[in-house]
Amino acid sequence: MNKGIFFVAIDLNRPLSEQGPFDVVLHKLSGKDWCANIENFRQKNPEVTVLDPPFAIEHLHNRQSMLQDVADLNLSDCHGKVGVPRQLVIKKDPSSIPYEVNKAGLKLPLVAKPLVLDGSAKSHELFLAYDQFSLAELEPPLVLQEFVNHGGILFKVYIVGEIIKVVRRFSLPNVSKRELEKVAGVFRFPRVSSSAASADDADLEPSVAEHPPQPLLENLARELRHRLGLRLFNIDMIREHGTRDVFYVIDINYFPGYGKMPDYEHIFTDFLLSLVQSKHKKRPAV
Ligand SMILES: Nc1ncnc2c1ncn2[C@@H]1O[C@H](COP(=O)(O)OP(=O)(O)OP(=O)(O)O)[C@@H](O)[C@H]1O
Ligand SMILES: O=P(O)(O)O[C@H]1[C@H](O)[C@@H](O)[C@H](OP(=O)(O)O)[C@@H](OP(=O)(O)O)[C@H]1O
Ligand SMILES: [Mg+2]
Ligand SMILES: [Mg+2]
Repeated sequence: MNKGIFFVAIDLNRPLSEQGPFDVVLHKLSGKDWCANIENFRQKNPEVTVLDPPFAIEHLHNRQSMLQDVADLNLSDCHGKVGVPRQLVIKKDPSSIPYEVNKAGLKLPLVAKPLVLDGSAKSHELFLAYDQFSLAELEPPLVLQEFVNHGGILFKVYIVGEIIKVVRRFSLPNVSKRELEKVAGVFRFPRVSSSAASADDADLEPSVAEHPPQPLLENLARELRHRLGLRLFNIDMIREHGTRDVFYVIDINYFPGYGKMPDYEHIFTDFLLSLVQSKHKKRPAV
């Protein structure tokens, strides 16, 4: 159905203010020049909705700042708990890692993730570390995050404005105590929970497969929308194995591939229309 929306590609070689007119600007770029271009445009065109502000997107380009808002939340109402795994940032010296891990009291195994996300494949190169000494082989800057057993299933929670859609993906299997005692080393692992790893139709144990409670997701999404100042993102969530309602957020992605979200055409176009309609409502009648 034609909803009267026209998508016009932005020409990056020309100032934004010379293009358009636009009702909404959608983007997933970063960098100084682009930020300056967008900021300049926002100031001159306050009536145009820019999704989303570059400084707010920037917050998700660092795996430490990305999870800070979740850590600050206190969502432990009757619908469950949401936290972030304990983690440590290693900025420089890899030889100090075993000592730092010990000092911080982090429990093995650990997931090692590049600190900065720049859209490159390398910033998604992750390692699972079974002992603290092998961690000295890794290249900082890194985040070392406690691995949380979650029955091999991850929930991708897509947010589009006020809409929430959850899909299930296969993830890393649990690591047993026995395996931890037997194995040493750091192992690179591939992108385990990409869209090819959908577990929506898999025959799973209900205690692992059950989606996080809707009221919990609504609270989490509302809080994060406000605190992050973003309207288009997804959250990777896992349920601690053996619990019903203890959840961890392990990753937040800005403007993920919405094509992989069920009903995305309707949800996305309705969202764009609602932005324009709410603007017209706010405008005083003449
Ligand atoms: N703390 C953790 N405990 C258990 N599993 C984890 C943890 N951190 C990451 N994983 C697993 O590793 C995968 C990739 O981690 P993460 O989502 O942080 O990386 P990413 O490169 O940002 O992924 P994306 O492609 O979603 O952007 C997760 O989907 C999950 O399967
Ligand atoms: O482009 P960067 O900033 O690296 O972000 C990626 C996310 O990290 C991934 O989660 C998205 O893939 P999935 O939607 O399959 O999880 C992935 O979706 P895409 O492959 O559709 O672009 C990206 O959004
Ligand atoms: Mg992820
Ligand atoms: Mg990510």
